[in-house]
Amino acid sequence: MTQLTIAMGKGRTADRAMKLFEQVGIRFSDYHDKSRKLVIYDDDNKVKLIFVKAVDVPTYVENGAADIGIVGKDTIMEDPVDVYELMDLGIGKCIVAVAGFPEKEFTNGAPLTVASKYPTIAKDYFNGQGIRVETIKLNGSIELAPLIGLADVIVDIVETGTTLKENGLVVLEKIADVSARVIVNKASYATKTSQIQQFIGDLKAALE
Ligand SMILES: Nc1ncnc2c1ncn2[C@@H]1O[C@H](COP(=O)(O)OP(=O)(O)OP(=O)(O)O)[C@@H](O)[C@H]1O
Ligand SMILES: O=P(O)(O)OC[C@H]1O[C@H](OP(=O)(O)OP(=O)(O)O)[C@H](O)[C@@H]1O
Repeated sequence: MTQLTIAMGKGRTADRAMKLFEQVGIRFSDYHDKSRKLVIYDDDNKVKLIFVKAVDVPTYVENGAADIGIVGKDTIMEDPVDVYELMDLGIGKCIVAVAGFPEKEFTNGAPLTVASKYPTIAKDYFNGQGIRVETIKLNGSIELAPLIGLADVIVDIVETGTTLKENGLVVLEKIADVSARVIVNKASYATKTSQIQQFIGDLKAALE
């Protein structure tokens, strides 16, 4: 029997994806959200699930260390890899947006300083509008940057909007809608076609 290896983030993605797996009859009795286990198998031993940092999911899939990855569109946009993107799971919904103080104007002469976990998305977006930017890569607490004068604006994920609101910031422009996607290694798709198609088909049916 051919086993599928699936990589996904161990944080927000995991709980939501686990519910979907359950709906299509893939059960991980070993799983509980406080577990520190990085590799688990489903009860029928058909799926090996590996928990990785969300930004690393595409790397595992592109290199064939995982056949399938579940990862946010934001991560794929920031660092595109050579894989098939086969499905939108509709979980982990949020937006990538430019945020800052309400009165911020983008069109003054000096380059705008943008702090972000997503410097490529930020640069592409502003350059596409003919606005010069300098990006500052941060790994968290992005909303702090405008508050302490490190950056004029930020480009970040907004889900409920609570973090922005509690820090006196607002969405200035939406860049993209985000949700979790199923990505597939190209060689795996050729060698494990029926299992992968069945997995995707079951998920699609469950979401209808
Ligand atoms: N409020 C949110 N903040 C961050 N990411 C969100 C939010 N809502 C949905 N997402 C999605 O979840 C993804 C992060 O997934 P997850 O939390 O599983 O990753 P992780 O590697 O465990 O997290 P971390 O990087 O915090 O350790 C993001 O890339 C994004 O697509
Ligand atoms: O709109 P909201 O519902 O408030 O969610 C958005 C916040 O969540 C994420 O941060 P995360 O919790 O991953 O923490 P981080 O600062 O370590 O990136 C994101 O970077 C925003 O700060």
